[in-house]
Amino acid sequence: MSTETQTSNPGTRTGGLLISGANLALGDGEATVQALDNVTLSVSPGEMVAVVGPSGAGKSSLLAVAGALTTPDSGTVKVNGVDLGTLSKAERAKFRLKEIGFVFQSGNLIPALNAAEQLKLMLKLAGSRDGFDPLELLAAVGMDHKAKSRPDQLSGGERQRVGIARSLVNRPSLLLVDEPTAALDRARSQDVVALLARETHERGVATVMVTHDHDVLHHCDRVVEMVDGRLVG
Ligand SMILES: Nc1ncnc2c1ncn2[C@@H]1O[C@H](COP(=O)(O)OP(=O)(O)OP(=O)(O)O)[C@@H](O)[C@H]1O
Repeated sequence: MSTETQTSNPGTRTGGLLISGANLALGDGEATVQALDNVTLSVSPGEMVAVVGPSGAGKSSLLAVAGALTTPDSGTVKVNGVDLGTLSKAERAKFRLKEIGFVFQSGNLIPALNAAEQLKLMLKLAGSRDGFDPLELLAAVGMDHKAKSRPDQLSGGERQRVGIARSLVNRPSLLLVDEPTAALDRARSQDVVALLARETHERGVATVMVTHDHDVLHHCDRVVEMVDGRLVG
């Protein structure tokens, strides 16, 4: 199942996500924890990889490093061929808005905005001229009939669908997903992760999903496990 494809233009650009030898220590003095210990992970465009592992294993740290939210102490992180370590803080923020989509536990939608406005705001923030049409994308996730509904008028599964549409609206090359089913029942969990897998494959996004939910792993192309900051298998 494992695919370590790293092409598009060999030698120059590598699509998707490529983390090489990343180390990250957190905390001070004796309380220092090696949150990432020599982590190497490659995720191709159109591939969905699940990251599982016990609490404290480093899964959130992996997402933070992949998402240009945290800079590793050593090692490199490339997204769509760009080495994040070469970007200034401002460039990283811009890159994040344009190239990386985030999906959180319960959608993390803005309470005052309706579904269509959530997507429009994201397009505006990223300054994207080539993003998807918000209504078309809401239709793709089965939410066009609720385009005018605010988050408090949506179910948990519906909020998550809007969150997924919002994460994709800028045509990101990397999608980082943190426990998307934590607030959902079993049936809705299956729907949401199946939707993520479909969008990953159809839109050629590289997706990393952290989850504790073993019932949804069959939707993923590959599963990797983290233990004590290391990727094992
Ligand atoms: N700000 C911090 N300062 C010190 N240690 C931290 C900090 N953030 C996380 N850690 C430690 O780093 C390690 C990795 O944490 P991380 O949140 O990445 O794990 P996780 O696998 O996502 O856990 P969970 O499944 O509980 O969310 C843990 O031992 C954690 O206690």
